[in-house]
Amino acid sequence: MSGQKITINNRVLNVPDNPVIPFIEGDGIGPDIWAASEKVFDAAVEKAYGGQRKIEWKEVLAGQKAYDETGEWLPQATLDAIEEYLVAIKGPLTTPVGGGIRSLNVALRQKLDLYACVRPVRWFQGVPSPVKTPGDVDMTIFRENTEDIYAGIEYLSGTPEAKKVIDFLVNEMGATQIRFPETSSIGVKPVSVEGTQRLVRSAIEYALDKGSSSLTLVHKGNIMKFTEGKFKEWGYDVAKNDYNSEDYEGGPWQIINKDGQSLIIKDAIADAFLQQIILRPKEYDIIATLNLNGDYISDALAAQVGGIGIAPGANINYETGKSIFEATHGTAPKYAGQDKVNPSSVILSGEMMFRYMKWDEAADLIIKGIEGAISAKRVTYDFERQMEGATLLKCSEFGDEIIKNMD
Ligand SMILES: NC(=O)C1=CN([C@@H]2O[C@H](COP(=O)(O)OP(=O)(O)OC[C@H]3O[C@@H](n4cnc5c(N)ncnc54)[C@H](OP(=O)(O)O)[C@@H]3O)[C@@H](O)[C@H]2O)C=CC1
Ligand SMILES: O=C(O)CCC(=O)C(=O)O
Ligand SMILES: [Mg+2]
Repeated sequence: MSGQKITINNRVLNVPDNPVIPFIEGDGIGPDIWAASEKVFDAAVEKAYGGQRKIEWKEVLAGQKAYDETGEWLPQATLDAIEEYLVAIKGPLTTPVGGGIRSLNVALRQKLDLYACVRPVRWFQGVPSPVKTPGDVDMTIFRENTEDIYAGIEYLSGTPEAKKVIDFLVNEMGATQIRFPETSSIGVKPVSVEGTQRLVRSAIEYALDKGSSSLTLVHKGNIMKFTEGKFKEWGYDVAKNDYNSEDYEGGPWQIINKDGQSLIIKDAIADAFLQQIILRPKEYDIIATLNLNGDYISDALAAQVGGIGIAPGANINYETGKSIFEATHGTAPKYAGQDKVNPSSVILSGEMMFRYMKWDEAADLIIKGIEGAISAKRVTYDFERQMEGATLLKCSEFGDEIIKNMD
């Protein structure tokens, strides 16, 4: 392989002109989307740098394809490759519900300690939306990616493990609130100071870099006081201790003043927040939240700007540089192999990847291509079914349309 490794020094990536980038094709709609996306990425790099730069794609396995070829769902070689090459991109991976293997997507984030799930949500002119002013939605979600109920510490009802945990809670901790102790399954929700603060710090850095006006800590701290409630408190502590913030409007809201810029740090309770983002989206900019809230908020916000067919994301550890870029959506199994779905989420995840690599010229071409394809109303089924006078394109054709519109 002729490509070179991306490295990191003091939080700054060092990107060669021919970086090796591992990719996971994904399950379900993954192969269709990946084929379209890879073509778009290569075209954007070629157009932007005229052959001076080129990505050396390296396939790594996870999910069904890995299991079929190696007998393992998440081979160690895949984790090793991402450790080695730092920046990777993936399609979605299937997780069975109620039993079977635990999420490989979550496992990748936890094993590589990719603590920030960064999901920008913006509207592209012309994309059909169920709300009146989708252009008012311009937010970036920072979802904590390694803790919370997603840590996967769960014990199944009726097992000796569940009984042991319940006995401990009842007999040693004096818990009286387990309504049906004989038949309860039990889940554990770890939320730490370190986990919260590194996530909130990365969200503040991003907000300051982008010139954002506010960062909202979203939590359900009125009910889960020591997990969600502390997330809010520890989040405010980052603003106070690391950025010398001051009380805003009497507190607890804070204001960070840095280099002539002001960033308000506020908070919202999750249920009310979910209505506010529909009623008054202009009031929200950067969102920092725990894992489960972030999962729900991601898809809900995406719906306002056209759905999860156009919802990109990244899983990042800003200290080690390790990162996996991936769509917000899943494997949509009913569409697998039909060359039908919208590849924009993975394509825009690649756009985020290029910005992370400081290949902004290639990223800009992707945006130009997507804007052109949408304004020509030549789109995949998800947009076409809601757009008057649109031409229905396949997944692969939409990718080609994006490339055409880069010129
Ligand atoms: N990071 C990951 O890898 C993720 C994996 N998953 C996994 O994916 C599997 C399926 O999950 P499910 O709940 O069905 O959610 P999905 O996100 O896979 O699909 C739900 C619906 O969203 C729409 N959709 C999804 N992707 C696209 C796309 N590219 N273009 C257009 N529309 C799209 C479709 O809507 P419509 O029916 O209206 O056309 C689809 O039926 C599960 O095993 C889940 O665990 C889920 C989320 C993330
Ligand atoms: O891992 C999964 O299967 C689902 C994860 C998910 O929904 C997400 O990360 O948004
Ligand atoms: Mg999700």
